[in-house]
Amino acid sequence: KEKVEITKEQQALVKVVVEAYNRHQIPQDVAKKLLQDQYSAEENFLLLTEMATSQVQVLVEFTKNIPGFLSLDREDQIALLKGSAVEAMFLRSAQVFSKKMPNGHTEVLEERIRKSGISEEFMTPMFNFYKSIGELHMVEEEQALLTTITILTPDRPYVKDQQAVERLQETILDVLRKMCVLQHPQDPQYFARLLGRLTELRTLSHYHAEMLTSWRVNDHKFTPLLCEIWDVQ
Ligand SMILES: Cc1cc(OCc2c(-c3c(Cl)cncc3Cl)noc2C(C)C)ccc1-c1ccc2c(C(=O)O)cn(C)c2c1
Repeated sequence: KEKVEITKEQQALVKVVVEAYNRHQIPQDVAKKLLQDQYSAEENFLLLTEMATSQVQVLVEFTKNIPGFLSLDREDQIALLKGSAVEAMFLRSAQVFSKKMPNGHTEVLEERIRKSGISEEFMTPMFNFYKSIGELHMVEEEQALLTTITILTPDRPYVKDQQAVERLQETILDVLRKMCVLQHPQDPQYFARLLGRLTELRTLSHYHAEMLTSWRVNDHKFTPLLCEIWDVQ
């Protein structure tokens, strides 16, 4: 049985990533709006759009703190952000659901998502994903590292130097694998299950492209930042 241990530099790497992950959060006044405004489909869509926009800003700031990210080719940095934004946001919103936000927020958020013009066919996979993330009971290190691994996916569209991204991603995968072995000794499959969620995320991001189209068909407007990151209108 090989002795698994996390090296000093791996510990430093995790510390940087987790601190950045916790530092960059949706501002409370945006999150609190969930409870205030009324419940029309339009109002829900506007609120969710505001949260998504705020979440993208949070994501961009977080990504800058990923060790090595800013040394990547500039255009590759943009390609990674555009290619991973939806998946990172599904991961974040799933974690928000599973960490049970302050009393009642989760139900309110679910209610608003269910009544925001998203068709039923996307609702089921989305809430199944939320449930499957919740069942993992990830600690914050695992959440932060899994989000980082999603962002550092080498085969996003238009990434030129995939090897450089792969090297960064492997560094994070290695320390996450060790942490899973140390954190969940009774469940040797835990690391594999975490990575399995990333496959589910890719399916969700395909559904998301269709969600965007159906919103646009119904003349829903997005913010300039979302249009840019999601290549819409
Ligand atoms: C919960 C949600 C939804 C969201 O996007 C909302 C959307 C989505 C969509 C959908 Cl519904 C579900 N998952 C991912 C996508 Cl990206 N697709 O389009 C839209 C908008 C443009 C209508 C963006 C962000 C949050 C979010 C994230 C973090 C927190 C948070 C914390 O960190 O403490 C507290 N609160 C209240 C949060 C809310």
